Amino acid sequence: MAFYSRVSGSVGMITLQNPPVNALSAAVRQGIVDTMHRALSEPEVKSVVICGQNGKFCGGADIREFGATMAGPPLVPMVHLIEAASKPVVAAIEGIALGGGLELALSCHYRIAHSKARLGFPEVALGLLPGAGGTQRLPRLVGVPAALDLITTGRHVTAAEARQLGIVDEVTELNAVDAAVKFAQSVAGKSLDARRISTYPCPRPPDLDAIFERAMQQVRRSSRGAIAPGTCVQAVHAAVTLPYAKGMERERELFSVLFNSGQARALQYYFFAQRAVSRWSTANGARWDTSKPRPVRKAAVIGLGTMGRGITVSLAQAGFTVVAVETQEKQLSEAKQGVSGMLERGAKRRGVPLAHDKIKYSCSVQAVADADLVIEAVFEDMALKKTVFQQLSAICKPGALLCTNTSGLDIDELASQTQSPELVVGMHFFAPAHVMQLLEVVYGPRSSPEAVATAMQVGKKMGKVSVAVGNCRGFVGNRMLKQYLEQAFFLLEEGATPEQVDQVLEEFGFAMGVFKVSDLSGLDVGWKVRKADGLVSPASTGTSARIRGGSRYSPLGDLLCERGRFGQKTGKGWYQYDKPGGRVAKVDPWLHGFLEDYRAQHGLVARRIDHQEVLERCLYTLINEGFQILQDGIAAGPEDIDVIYVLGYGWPRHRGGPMFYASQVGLDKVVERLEHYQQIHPDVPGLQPSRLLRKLAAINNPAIHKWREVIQKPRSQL
Ligand SMILES: CCCCCC/C=C/CC(=O)SCCNC(=O)CCNC(=O)[C@H](O)C(C)(C)COP(=O)(O)OP(=O)(O)OC[C@H]1O[C@@H](n2cnc3c(N)ncnc32)[C@H](O)[C@@H]1OP(=O)(O)O
Repeated sequence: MAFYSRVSGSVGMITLQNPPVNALSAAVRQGIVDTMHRALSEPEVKSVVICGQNGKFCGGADIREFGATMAGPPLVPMVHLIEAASKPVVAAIEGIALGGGLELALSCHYRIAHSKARLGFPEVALGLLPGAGGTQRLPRLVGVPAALDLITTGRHVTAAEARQLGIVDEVTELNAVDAAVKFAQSVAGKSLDARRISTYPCPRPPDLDAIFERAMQQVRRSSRGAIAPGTCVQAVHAAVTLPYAKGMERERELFSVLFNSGQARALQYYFFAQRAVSRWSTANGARWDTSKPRPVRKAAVIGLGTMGRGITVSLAQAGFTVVAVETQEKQLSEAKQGVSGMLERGAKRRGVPLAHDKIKYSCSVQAVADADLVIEAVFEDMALKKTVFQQLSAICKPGALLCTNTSGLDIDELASQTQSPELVVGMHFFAPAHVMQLLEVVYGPRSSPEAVATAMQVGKKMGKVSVAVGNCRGFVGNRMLKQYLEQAFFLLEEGATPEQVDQVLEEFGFAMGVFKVSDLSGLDVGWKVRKADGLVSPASTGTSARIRGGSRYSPLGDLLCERGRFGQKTGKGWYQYDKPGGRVAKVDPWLHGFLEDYRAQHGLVARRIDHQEVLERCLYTLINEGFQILQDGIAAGPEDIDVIYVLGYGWPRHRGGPMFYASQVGLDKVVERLEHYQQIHPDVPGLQPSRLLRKLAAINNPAIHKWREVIQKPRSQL
């Protein structure tokens, strides 16, 4: 709702009240319309201030209402009512003015912002455009290039930048509402002719066409199939080419296209999913709201390879005191240099303070003795990690949390090396660890709720989105990835090429196809894991070369590794590069010949594989494993999986994540296609639809937010 009061006799004050961010729900919009009419009708009131309760102006349209039938007064007539008012209206912007909140502010005649406020049009991240005149007013106020930048990127600006751009009239360090009241008194009775932004002509820079062309190219490059950024450009174009009223019509048309697109639904689902994962729960009943994190001031990192360095940087930048340990002098000194460079680049790029003094380096594991939390990031080798955990258990102070950055090894086996297995959890960071936002917090059967809560909180302080997952081979992300990779290998055996598979996946929206990613991360990484699992056998011919444990196996990756083709680092992998460390993947005729020889050797006849088969086999097996993970209680809900895939594996955000995507395709269709491929490939267990997937498909494909009700029933019912 919106609350009306009178201040200093002549100022009508409208306060938005809808915690936590004063979103423009139907009740708030109704409140604004009613109180505006009241303020305009009271003769004693000479000017009006609009502000938000609890130091937040407004977080925009209420996203939760988007799925429901529209009720209450629409936003557009509401902002027109404010702009057309005969008394000056001043927006007092504290905290945030985002989306519809900024549109509300732009309809006011003046804007006063607190210095800490942030303003922006983040609609593009929800698959939308500013649909209450934002695309028509902002270019009129700040010019086309700045409007295109803000609307197509969705970035928030500080009050200072907003002042510079001309979005706000004044910035105050003091109370913005008090300042707005004073300001409102000072402008009472003044003409408003020059204050209604919709009446401004839209500036037309001479290189207008080039500006729009560049903006379109930019969004095409970065949007990977998302339609909102390009549509935002079209809407701003209308502000320049059409009179205001016609521009508003065009904005409405374009908004409606986006609003009704599957992409907007996916992005809005993802918005809430990213917030839902912080309300974690574990299979044995621990929960975010009943588990208290331990205080962590001093953290330690053991092993300063690529991952350890990234984790050290991320911890230091988050304000933790860090002890960084690497046992060899030479490696320690290289790591020190590497970390310093990363900190300097971070400070330059993001304007964060240099954090060198937060880090102490040591060659001795003893140096971690007084840390509150230790993250082991040594080589991915169970025997080595076990030794480290035995040492840590002996050295660390009582109560210290012992974490491993393993990407898939058994947390419980490591916990069993310590005297306090309840204090052991996985903190699986993604490379580069100081950049990637995702953290899988892996709890074992003995991890205490307190340990999980502590790791989740440390991750949050590091700026990560932390997702709690159970302990199993590969956890959530890598366990699902295994199925996806396996299908990609099988497709090569059957006649596809790496570039064909990658193209299909990139057209779907992945930043990089599976083979390019494999070249980037190094083929040797998976090879080592497969060797440790006893999968890499010397048999190179005959059917047995392609069967392990009774199931189909492709040794293609192993064969490339045996030839020293580890990907980008060696200049050759699934593609070729101009030099070791080269980044630009080029089709490799050698690889095509190699695949032909391989097929001939194994009696495989290449066939034409179409786009649909590549997509379905790669994605549906990955999704199927996701259902198996839900069924096993490794992830608490589909949101956890979707956030992991978007933030850690380049799944296109505008498709919501693999589980959301499956819900949109239709679970019955996913089951039907898996069964189809399973008939053709009965030796591939990943194509067998999971029980949970079948069950959800059979009960009529319930909406994704209803899945938890089915999952949470006792497992015997699945
Ligand atoms: C048919 C309709 C026609 C409409 C035409 C006009 C169209 C206008 C389009 C819009 O205005 S779309 C909305 C634009 N606004 C945003 O995208 C803002 C989204 N919110 C944020 O970015 C952040 O939440 C924040 C406001 C910066 C605050 O961040 P903070 O980290 O402090 O808190 P959170 O955990 O993110 O949020 C707290 C809580 O609030 C919920 N919430 C936030 N914004 C909205 C919103 N706009 N509508 C509904 N709910 C919102 C958020 O979901 C959290 O609650 P939860 O229970 O934890 O999920």
